[in-house]
This record gives sequence, C-alpha cells and structure tokens, in this order.
Amino acid sequence: MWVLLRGGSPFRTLLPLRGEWMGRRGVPRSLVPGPPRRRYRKEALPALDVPVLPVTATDIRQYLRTHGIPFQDGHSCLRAPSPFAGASQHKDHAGGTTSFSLFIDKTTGRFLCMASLAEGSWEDFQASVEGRGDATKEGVLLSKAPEPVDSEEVRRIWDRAVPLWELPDPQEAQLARVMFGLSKVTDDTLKRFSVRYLRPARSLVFPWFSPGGLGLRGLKLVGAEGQGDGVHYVETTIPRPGAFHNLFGLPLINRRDVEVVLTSRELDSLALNQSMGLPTLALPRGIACLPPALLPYLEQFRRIVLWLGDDLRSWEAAKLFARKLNPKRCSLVRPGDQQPRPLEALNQGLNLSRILRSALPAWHRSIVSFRQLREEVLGELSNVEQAAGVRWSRFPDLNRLLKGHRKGELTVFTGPTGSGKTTFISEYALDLCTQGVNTLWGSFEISNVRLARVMLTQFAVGRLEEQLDKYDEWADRFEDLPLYFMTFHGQQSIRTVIDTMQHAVYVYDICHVVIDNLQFMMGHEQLSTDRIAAQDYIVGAFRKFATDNSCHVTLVIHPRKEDDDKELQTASIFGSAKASQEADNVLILQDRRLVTGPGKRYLQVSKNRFDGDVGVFPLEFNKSSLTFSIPPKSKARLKKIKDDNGLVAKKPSSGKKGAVSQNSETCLDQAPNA
Ligand SMILES: Nc1ncnc2c1ncn2[C@@H]1O[C@H](COP(=O)(O)OP(=O)(O)OP(=O)(O)O)[C@@H](O)[C@H]1O
Repeated sequence: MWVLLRGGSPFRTLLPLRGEWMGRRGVPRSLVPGPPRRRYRKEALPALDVPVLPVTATDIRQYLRTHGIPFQDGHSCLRAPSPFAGASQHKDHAGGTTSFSLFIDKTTGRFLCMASLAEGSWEDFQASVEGRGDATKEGVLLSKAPEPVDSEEVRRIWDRAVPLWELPDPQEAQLARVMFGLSKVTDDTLKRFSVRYLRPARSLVFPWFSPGGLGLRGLKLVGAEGQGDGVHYVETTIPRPGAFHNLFGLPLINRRDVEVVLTSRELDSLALNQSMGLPTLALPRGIACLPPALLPYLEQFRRIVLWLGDDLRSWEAAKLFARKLNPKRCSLVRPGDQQPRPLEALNQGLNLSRILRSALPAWHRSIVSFRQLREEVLGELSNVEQAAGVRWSRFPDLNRLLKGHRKGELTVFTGPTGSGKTTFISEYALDLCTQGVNTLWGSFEISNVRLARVMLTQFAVGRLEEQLDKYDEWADRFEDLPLYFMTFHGQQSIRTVIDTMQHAVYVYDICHVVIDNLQFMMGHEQLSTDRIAAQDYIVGAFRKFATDNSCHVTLVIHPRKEDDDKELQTASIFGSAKASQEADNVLILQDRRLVTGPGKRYLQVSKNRFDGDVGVFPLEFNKSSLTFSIPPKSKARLKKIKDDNGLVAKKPSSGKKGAVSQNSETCLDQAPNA
C-alpha cells in the first residue's frame, strides 16, 4: 500500500505505508529462506514522485529545446540522448545500439535510461542537465540498481524448478499440462519462454529477466486450483506485485519488431506466440494496471493489439490502457463467444489470426455513428451483470438497489454530523478494493493513520487490539490491496486535488476515488453565495474528472443545518441542487431511529441514474469490527420507494420488522445473500 507524502522535500513522494514486507502466499515454506523470514526493505521499490507542479509534454519539449537537447517525439515518451549512459552502454533491451536511450514519459516527465537503467523524476533530470547539486550523481547512483534483496530466494526457487518435459513422472507432467490448459502448447514454446514447473508448489514459474539478459530479477508463480468445473489460477510474485514490472516475453522481442500483441496472462502469450509466431508480451499484473514504468519498452511498436481476456472488465481495462499507450496505435480484441482469451482459442481450435484481424481500432473520433457503437451496446446487453459494475460482497442491499459500482460515475454521500459517514464509506470502498478496484483515498478530515486503522479493523472484521500477534498477518494482506492515500490534510485547493487524482489514475490505474469531504476544498469564503458558487464549481470539476477518466468518484458532502428530528433528503445536501443533479447516485446515511431499538442506522439510496431503483436498508453497526455490513444470518428488510420526496416515516412498524415508507411502492422482506 502506498501513501502520497507531502513534506519539506520539493516532491510529494509515493511511499509504502510501512516499508515493504514479504508476503509468501502460495510458495511452500520450505522454499522460503530460514528466519528471519520477513525483511524490511527501504529502497526496493522505485521511488515514484509526484511533482508539485505538474509538467506537460509541451513544457518538456520546450525545456529540451531551450537546452539544445535533441529529441524524438514518440507515442507516450520523448526519446533523447541519455546523460546517464556511457558510450559503451548504448544498447537497448534487444541488444541493439541506440544513441537515444533516454525515455521521458510525456505525462509525468519521469525518465528511464534504457542503457544504464537509471531512472528518476523530471526534476532529477532538469537538475542533472543543469549540473545542479548531487543530481547528476543521483542519476548515476540510481543507475546502479541495488541488487534485489530477494535475489537469493528467486535463485533458489528458480534452481528447484524444472522444465515440464524433464519431470520424471510422465503422469505428473500430463496432469500439470491439463491443469494449466497447456495440452496444445509445445515443449519448444515452453523452452523459448524459459517456463519451468515447481513441483512442491505445483506451480508454473515464469521468469523475469533483466533487460539485456543480465540475470534474473524476479519470478511469477502461477498455481492452479480446481474450482467447480473450472480452474482458478493463483499468482504469487517475487518481488511483491507493486514492484513486479515484468513484461513477460521481452527477451524474445527484436528491436525491429513494429507490432506486438499484449495479453493479460503469460499462458496467453505462449499460445499466441506459438500459433501466430507474433511478438507477444504479457502484462505483469493482468488487467489490474499498466504501470507507466513499462511504457518505454513499448515505444518501438507502431501497432499494439490488446487481447486481454473474455469479460467486460478486460474490455474496459483494454480501453483504459490504450489511452496510456496512445489510442492511435492500439487495436482491441473484443471479448465474445467466438473470441475467448488466446489460450482458450488455441485449445478450442479457433482461428487466432481471424480473431486478431477483427481487432477494433481504439481511436474514436469525437462524433460516432451507431454503427460504431452497435457492438459495444451488444456487449453490454449480453453481459448485463458485468455492465452493472463490481458488486459489493458485504452489502447485498446496495447490489440490489444500485446493481454495482461502475466506472465513470459520481456518487454523492451525505449524512448528519458524526453519524458514521467516514466509517461507512471506508467499508464500502474497502469492499470494492478487496475485489481489485484500484482505490485512492482523499481523507482531509481524519489522518491516514486513523483511517487505515479503521479500514484494517474492518478488513479483519474484528478488534486487532486484542490480537496483536495477528497484526502482521492482517497487515501483510492489507498491504497488498491496490489502495493509495493522498496525504492532504485540512484545506486544499481543488486544482491540487484534481492534479493528484489525475496523476494517480495515470500511474496506478485508479478507478475509484473517495473524497472525504468536499467542504475541505471550499476555501474560506464568508458569504453564503460565494460558498455555494464554490461548491458548484468543485462538484462540476469532480463530475468532469469522473467522466473524462472513467473513474468513479465518491464525494462526501455535509448536509445543511436542519431540524434534528427531520430525516435528510436529497435537498438536504449542502449547497445548490447542482450536487444532486450532477451525481449519478445519491446515498444518505440516516441516523433517525426508524425502528425501535438502539444504534439503528439506515442507508437511503435516493438517486440511481443507472436504473432508477431507490430505497433504504438498515445498517447495523458493530462496534468491535467498525463494520456496518449485515452479518450473513440476520434478516434485512429492503424497501423500494417511489422517489426522493418520499421520506421514510418515523413511525416504526411492529417491532423488529423494520421501517415502513410513507410512499413505499413495494416492501420486501428479504434475507441478504450470505
Ligand atoms: N452506528 C453507529 N453507532 C455508534 N457509533 C458509531 C456508529 N457509526 C460510527 N460510529 C462511531 O462514531 C464515530 C464517528 O464516526 P464517523 O467519523 O464515521 O462519522 P462522520 O459522520 O464521518 O463524522 P463527521 O460528520 O465529523 O464527518 C466513530 O468513532 C465511529 O466508530
């Protein structure tokens, strides 16, 4: 897990919350070096800086021109001669020589020297060009990439793994091939990609070689578990996922290759390469993200086909990645019955070359006709569940009303002061994050340490104070979540916040931003008209951000001051009606006691642009786990109400049966899914 730090340094730096711990799930203990098992690593991960002043491609070009540095304009990077490469080092990853070995990311200004592997921020580069301070030295120092602390472990696992065809027991080899769907993948292909098999872990081992073949930087182990009729793959990487930047297949790429197919799994790359003979690369973390650190390695390709998988999430990821890669050179394979992922296509005997030829250009003009949209509409209609977004695992009632959490939407959340808004929204976001929704938190009111503590308690569903011996275990798992925090505290300008969000979307493929709460961006305007205008502007900015970046924004807004004994409604959100108009969803945490009995709160969905279903459901607060999710066995009542004017009556229905809505259309008694 990473935290955006802001301190005296000229950079806001993204750093791990508490060093980096080695998680070893999936790898047998016997393969983990003896105690101490866990080590604290300070510099193992690349330092990713967020410049205080965002840089644009125009700024970078201007700077290079002013300093007489020649450059070539690439797809996502600018290429220039590297001050960090000695003349003898001018070799690219494919072993060819090149004099323009410095790649500068057009969006962030971060650089990577392919010859020496030096990397740094745009400020580092400027300082080095201007010969300021230690910067040149710093760049050179960075180039001497530290030997990874795990190298011993990586080597040890690699040495114990064997090629599949060398397994002494043919039955075992056969079983492994079946489990991984490799029946049609030849030994030659496995050999070419240096894939091995680790018998004790029953896992395939995919190596990560340093560019230029200078040794082993890491490994990915993929284990297969039977799940019903299908197989579920479990991945373990060394180093851990955040630092695992292997583009699998890179050593096989020739520097003259101009086309490549990107896949989300190593196994798919094997299948594609074998049947098409095409250059293919597998992304290190599948559809979860495309780290910008990989972009320089993809610069040489004039055409990139993304064939990531067979579901809507893969399709959405492909569209997002294409933006980063420059959509003009990208084509996307659309998931469909006759277009499964490459390994399945090979196993089903489908024509892979036909599927590749049907890839659609990612580039959209501003005006499209229905002809261009019809396939996309069909995709949504035939995958209704997936089109509804990621479903909560802890809040079945939210699924019932909102259907899911979708990209690009704006959710406004309000509730009385101290009613538990932060606590609820923390669990709501955590739930999605545990399902792979990359999440960025902007907690302006409470410190990140406190927020992380609440979240960790919710994650463990219990008080960790009383079981400190389990702390590391939970913290290790928590740390692997795709969860990031901004370190802003107190008042912040909306520009700075949006810039940081933009950066996080680019670098970490964030798809959910939580802002708690909007009032911290409103400045100190005294007049209420100024305040309302300021809020409208801010809501508009978040709305635009959500749409432009296909990123969900959940915005906490305080309510206006109202009578304590009145229920809140959409109109109770502070400010003008802009917030509720712009929002796709409006959620209200009601803390009126709708039912006799202490501690009852209700969540009201009072706007739902996706399909219009609105309603309320009870939330039971559990003080020890700080959770609101309903324990699986208890019964909940869900009411559908007609519209937002229909306020929930305070009159309790008989006893435990729950609340009744004055305007209620339907009143369902239902048990939530466990
Ligand atoms: N339903 C509940 N019953 C009792 N205590 C609760 C409940 N929900 C939250 N709390 C506790 O109340 C405190 C305040 O909760 P929280 O910070 O989430 O409220 P909030 O609505 O975000 O507050 P604010 O209006 O100041 O932003 C926390 O200590 C939390 O554990």
